[in-house]
Amino acid sequence: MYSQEERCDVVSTAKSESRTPKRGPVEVTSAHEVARNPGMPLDLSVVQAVRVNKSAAERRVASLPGRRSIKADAQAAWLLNAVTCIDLTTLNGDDTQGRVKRLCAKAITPVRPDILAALGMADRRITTGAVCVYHRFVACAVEALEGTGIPVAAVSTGFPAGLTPHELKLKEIEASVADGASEIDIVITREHVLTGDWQALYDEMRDFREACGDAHVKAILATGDLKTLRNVARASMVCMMAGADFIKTSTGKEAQNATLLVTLVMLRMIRLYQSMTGFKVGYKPAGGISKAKDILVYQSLMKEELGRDWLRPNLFRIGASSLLADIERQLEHHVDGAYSAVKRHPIG
Ligand SMILES: O=C[C@H](O)COP(=O)(O)O
Repeated sequence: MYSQEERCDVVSTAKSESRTPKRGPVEVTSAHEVARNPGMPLDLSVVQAVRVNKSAAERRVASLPGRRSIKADAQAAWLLNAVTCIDLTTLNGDDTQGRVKRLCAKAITPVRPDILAALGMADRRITTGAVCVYHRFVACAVEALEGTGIPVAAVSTGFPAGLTPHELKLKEIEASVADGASEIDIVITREHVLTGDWQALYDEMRDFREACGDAHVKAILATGDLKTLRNVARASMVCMMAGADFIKTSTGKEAQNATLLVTLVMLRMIRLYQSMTGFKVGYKPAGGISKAKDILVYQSLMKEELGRDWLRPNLFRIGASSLLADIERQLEHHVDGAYSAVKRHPIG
């Protein structure tokens, strides 16, 4: 177990614990089964009071892979759970409708039926959490997934750099919603964070949330661009105050994408925000997560930091293009005791 010092000192704020809870009206959407975070007024005193104890965070994270191992018997269940939380993603310049349709077919049947049967899960409907594409392919994905209940997520607001004009960003969101996207993954303007302009970050996030309407909004922080863990923590808090349904690490295009260190910091901010407002905000690590063993560690961390509620797709998503292939391979190994070639588990 981690020490009390590690538990308390990773993220601190002078004011947060004593704040009166602020609750807004509760919105419940049947598709996502979670009370939406309505946001709250920007409170700069909270944002500026946030500190990150980097060495405590590093110590906590360094000890994770070794001691958080999940027993072999339970691993298959944890891996299947991870499958249900994957935003199965293709975000490439050479994407085509054909690739998106194949990705959607994989999202509907992410694990081979014979493997599921051998795991005693033949009667369970296992799908990925969502399919995530550029706006151009939203309509195609919506059609391919019709009747399955699998949501389509669109990356938006000038993804990945987020430097298109603000009005165009809002129109892009509206166009994706009109095409049927029920989740919008927006990118923030990193400059607002790097210059400490929290009001500007709050305002743009508020506008994005409003443009999304009933579609859930995931705020991509592009943590690899934010320079410090303190910036990651503060940007997380501002985006949640502005009404983000999820906070997400990365576009997958930064030099550094999802890590356990930024995950720990962002999870602590989600916990803090819940203690302030009562609202649960989801978390999405994205980019560079391709190994089944790594996602076991992420899930352990989610459970320890936030509890079991955050292991379900309404509060946990994994942005990944190739993770599913490795998970399916590991599940096959669990069943057969042998590894098959990666090419036997094609994605998209
Ligand atoms: O949001 C999802 C990421 O762009 C996927 O990144 P990845 O290709 O490294 O798995």
